[in-house]
Amino acid sequence: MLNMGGPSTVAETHDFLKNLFLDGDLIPLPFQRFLAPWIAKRRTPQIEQQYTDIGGGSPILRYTQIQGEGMVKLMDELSPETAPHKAYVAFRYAKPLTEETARQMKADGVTRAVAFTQYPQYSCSTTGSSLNELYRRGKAGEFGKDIEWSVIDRWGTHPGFIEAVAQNIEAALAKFPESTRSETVLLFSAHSLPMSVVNRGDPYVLEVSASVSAVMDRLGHSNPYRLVWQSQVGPSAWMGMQTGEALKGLARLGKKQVVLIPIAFTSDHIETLYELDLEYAKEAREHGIEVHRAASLNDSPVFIRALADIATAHLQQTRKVGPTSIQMGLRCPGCTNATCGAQKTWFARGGR
Ligand SMILES: C=CC1=C(C)c2cc3[nH]c(cc4nc(cc5[nH]c(cc1n2)c(C)c5CCC(=O)O)C(CCC(=O)O)=C4C)c(C)c3C=C
Ligand code: FES
Ligand SMILES: [Fe+2]
Repeated sequence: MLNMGGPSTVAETHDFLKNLFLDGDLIPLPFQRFLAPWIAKRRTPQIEQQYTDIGGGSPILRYTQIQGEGMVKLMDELSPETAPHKAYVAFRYAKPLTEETARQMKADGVTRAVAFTQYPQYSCSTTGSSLNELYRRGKAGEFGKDIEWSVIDRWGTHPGFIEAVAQNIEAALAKFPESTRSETVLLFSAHSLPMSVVNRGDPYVLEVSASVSAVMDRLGHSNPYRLVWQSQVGPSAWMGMQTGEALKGLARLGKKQVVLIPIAFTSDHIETLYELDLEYAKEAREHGIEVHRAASLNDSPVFIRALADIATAHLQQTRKVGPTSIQMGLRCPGCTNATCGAQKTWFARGGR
């Protein structure tokens, strides 16, 4: 189960940020090895405060473990012929890091593994970065010599995922009076991307949009909606409109009720708990809007069932169509990162 991870305790914030700023697939910096620790150190106090404000750390490891354990238990029933199944977590920037998971899987003698991204929609800055890291360590033999790999690279329109999101939206909508419920604006919010990434042909914006469309179809287009983008960092141009600005704009247009929906991340993190709940919701209230946030998927049983369905279907499909999806084979038209190409070739051969 691949994801970025987060500091489980406030004290781990610095290492998390350092790993993040060292990732040239996410943030290419000149003199990265020197600049990354410096930026991380400078940014640590502010981000530490945010993790303190949301209860002393990121819950992502705890939720990923719950999701993984629930998933493999269901898979043992759904697919006894491939049992027993075991879930491992490999985070890109926090513990357990890919290298640690590799050691564990090697010690366990794993011979067949699925790299299952926990980002529903594909971006080279998220799933792509995790796959590049896995490729580097896999090629170096850190997982052991005889391991066969396949990849679940995206699942942003899977009906089980869509159902889980839709149910959480319905629960949030139910907090508004029935008489005005249909006037509530559904504001889908995803982590933004720098325009430099969008403009090299990254598929993320399209895939997040596809998730939103699928959710709205499932809801029978019961409400007006928009997709907006949050958490941009630094001075460069990022994908917009920004979530905070959108809330102010909706207030200006006289909207009174909004449901905020995190659509690109499956568990709570500072974006939902801090930005959406503490910053935006408070600001919106000051502008006369009542905001409720759709819960993150976290330990949703509907979502855990979806993960099991996705993984089970994948195990059956790989026998027919091979280790990777057709879509995964195509690099961004503007990609100049040689690792992306080598990584895709390596996984297409089952990690050999
Ligand atoms: C799936 C969503 C995400 C995409 C796409 C994404 C791209 C992206 N992010 C940065 C820079 C930073 N991101 C940071 C934190 C962070 N990012 C995501 C998700 C996506 N990022 C999450 C969920 C989090 C927070 C983790 C948490 O526990 O809440 C940070 C660190 C925080 C900060 O310093 O503000 C940075 C930096 C870039 C450059 C990028 C695309 C290229
Ligand atoms: S950046 Fe998208 S494939 Fe390399
Ligand atoms: Fe980010």
